[in-house]
Amino acid sequence: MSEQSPVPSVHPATPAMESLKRVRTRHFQSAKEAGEPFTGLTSYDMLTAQIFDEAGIDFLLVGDSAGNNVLGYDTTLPVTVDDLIPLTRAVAKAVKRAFVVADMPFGSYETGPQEALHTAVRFMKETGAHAVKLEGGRRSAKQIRRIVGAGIPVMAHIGFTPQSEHGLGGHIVQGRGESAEQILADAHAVQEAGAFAVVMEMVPADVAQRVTQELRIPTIGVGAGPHVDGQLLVWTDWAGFTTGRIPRFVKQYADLKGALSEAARTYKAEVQSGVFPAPEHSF
Ligand SMILES: Nc1nc(=O)c2c([nH]1)NC[C@@H]1CN(c3ccc(C(=O)N[C@@H](CCC(=O)O)C(=O)O)cc3)CN21
Ligand SMILES: CC(C)C(=O)C(=O)O
Ligand SMILES: [Mg+2]
Repeated sequence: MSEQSPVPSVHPATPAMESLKRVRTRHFQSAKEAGEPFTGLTSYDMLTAQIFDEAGIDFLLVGDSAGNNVLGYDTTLPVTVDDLIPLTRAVAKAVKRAFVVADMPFGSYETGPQEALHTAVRFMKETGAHAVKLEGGRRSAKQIRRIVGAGIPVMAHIGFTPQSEHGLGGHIVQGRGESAEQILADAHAVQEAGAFAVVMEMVPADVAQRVTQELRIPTIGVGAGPHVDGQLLVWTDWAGFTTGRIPRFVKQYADLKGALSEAARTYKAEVQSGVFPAPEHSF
């Protein structure tokens, strides 16, 4: 080989995080205070984690949305800690700079603080993640307090919480009208319990704005409009894999489903026609 292939450059994260080798919880706080929106994506494997890390995505969530996107389930409900540990380990191992959050699955924290801490410790011990996330506002405050008390950073998740989709009656926007006060109460509860950040999913933009103004900790929106401190999307939605009902809050930044489908069809056609493998692919 006469020329080396170019090494992809490591892009800086958002300016408040830029000079730092690794994103830490305090950097989310600095980004909020500096008014510099930060960015997160889900990731479930080493390949995407490396790409998103090098592109400067600030944090990667190894979501229980792996249930729908990797494991072949219809919901997140069947996902277990044992399902998520190897995926989280792969993501944590792959990043050089991004902050990695392990999502605690349904059934791994609801019975109380002791179960919650046990699960959080497993993720921290066995994966190399930097923080855990769990769903629920006021109802999860005791769990958050116990995990934070053990020195583990917690990202909270309020508004639409997919693990409760049957209880919530479907994928429905939370906090419309008078129920906005419920979102505010949940947001304050997780902040007081010690969460370092809070995800708000499918919440009206004006409610998310009010939460962002009232809280000291950074807010992260998934379908919560522009007036939050950071944004998060499920990577497979973002990359164009989702077919059928595409949530309104998703923007497809690529058509990887189309690209892979086309590549698979071309490969098959070339094998059938004898174009592949050519002499340069043969010994
Ligand atoms: N962040 C996130 N959470 C999810 O639960 C989720 C995803 N992403 N992406 C993939 C699937 C698909 N999901 C969804 C979620 C919402 C709608 C949806 O169409 N919602 C209505 C809101 C209805 C209302 O007005 O309350 C919409 O118009 O977006 C569709 C699929 C759930 N899943
Ligand atoms: C959508 C985000 C917030 C999530 O919890 C997941 O991907 O599992
Ligand atoms: Mg989740």
